[in-house]
Amino acid sequence: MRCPAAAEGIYGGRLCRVAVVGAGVIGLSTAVCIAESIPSCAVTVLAEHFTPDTTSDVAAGILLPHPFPETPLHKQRCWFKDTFDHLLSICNSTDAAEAGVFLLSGWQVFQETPSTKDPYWSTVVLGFHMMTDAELQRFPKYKFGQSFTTIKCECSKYLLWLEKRLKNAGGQLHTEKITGFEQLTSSYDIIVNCSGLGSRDLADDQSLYPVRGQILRVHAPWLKHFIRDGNGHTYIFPGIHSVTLGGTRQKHNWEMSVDEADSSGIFERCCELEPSLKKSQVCSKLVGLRPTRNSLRLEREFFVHGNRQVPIIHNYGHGGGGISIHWGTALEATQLVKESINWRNPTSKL
Ligand SMILES: Cc1cc2nc3c(=O)[nH]c(=O)nc-3n(C[C@H](O)[C@H](O)[C@H](O)COP(=O)(O)OP(=O)(O)OC[C@H]3O[C@@H](n4cnc5c(N)ncnc54)[C@H](O)[C@@H]3O)c2cc1C
Ligand SMILES: O=C(O)CCC(=O)C(=O)O
Repeated sequence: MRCPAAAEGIYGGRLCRVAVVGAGVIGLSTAVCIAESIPSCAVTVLAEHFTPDTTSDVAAGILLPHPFPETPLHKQRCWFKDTFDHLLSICNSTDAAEAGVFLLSGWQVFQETPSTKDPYWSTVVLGFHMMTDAELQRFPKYKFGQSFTTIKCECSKYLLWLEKRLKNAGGQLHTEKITGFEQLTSSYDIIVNCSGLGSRDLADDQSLYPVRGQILRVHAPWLKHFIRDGNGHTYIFPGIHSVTLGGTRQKHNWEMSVDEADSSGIFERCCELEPSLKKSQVCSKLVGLRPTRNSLRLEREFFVHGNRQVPIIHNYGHGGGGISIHWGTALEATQLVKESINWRNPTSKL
């Protein structure tokens, strides 16, 4: 419930109306972060699709950072650590099962020893160590490996849980396709754009492109450890109801239908890594388009419409690593919302 003091508002004597466009992991986490930390904001999420129909629902949901070549490593580490610590606190709470968040241990193996054996995220995950010869024995084609415990965040549950958390904080959800930001300027004071690949049209961002990913979900309840080839093309991630097998990374490919050649390739490569998978049953095959840029876009601009100047906070372009850094980027977007409120009303001191 919104606290009574919030009803007075700070935005010209009323609540600050915030529209969040997008209901994937980025939109919902950003909406929750704003609604919970700025009680004077009335937050509405507007999206064309909600769970289970977003890219986030297709994700394996493993916390493992993906590279953003144009973003300093200390920033990427900070987003990852904020997200890891946030989800770890959910893992340690009574909400873990409903939120679909749990610890998962396993191995990342490499056919050639990588130049960086000790990546920047090694001190964020738990129990990171180079694999011993005994651990590597079950992967005869691989020379080097890393063993660690990370977190799996299953979006089919997590997004529903975030929606519930948002409603508890007074937020609202609306199904609507936004065709231009001008649609929102008369009803909202601040816009937060978390529309993923939709920003190619909505924010006219031609530097954003799809990287097509296909996965299989199989029934193999005996598997309890993840295995990932360090080249990123083959992975096995056990989950609550199924094991996710991946994957493909096809740049600029917009095809949303399942490709059977991709399915066979994924299955064969995963069976090579984990032969027991030959006895598993495929439950589903899914495709998602990763919203990819050289660096994700997390910044404020002002949208001028008529005599109104409305701050837009962009938070999109998380590529193949959105689940891994979503809470870190939500915190940063929320800080930009606070700065926008202070800009409009310098006495608010948020
Ligand atoms: C196969 C695969 C596996 C993956 N595995 C992992 C993983 O293990 N770990 C990890 O960290 N990441 C993983 N990812 C990446 C992750 O899925 C993405 O980074 C993340 O889902 C991006 O979230 P998002 O909220 O930006 O986008 P989305 O989930 O696509 O959400 C975008 C939202 O915006 C809405 N929208 C778009 N345009 C408009 C519009 N004009 N009007 C209204 N609404 C609009 C959509 O309807 C949707 O609600 C994987 C991706 C794929 C494809
Ligand atoms: O790459 C991984 O290990 C997990 C899956 C993923 O993030 C992806 O396919 O984009």
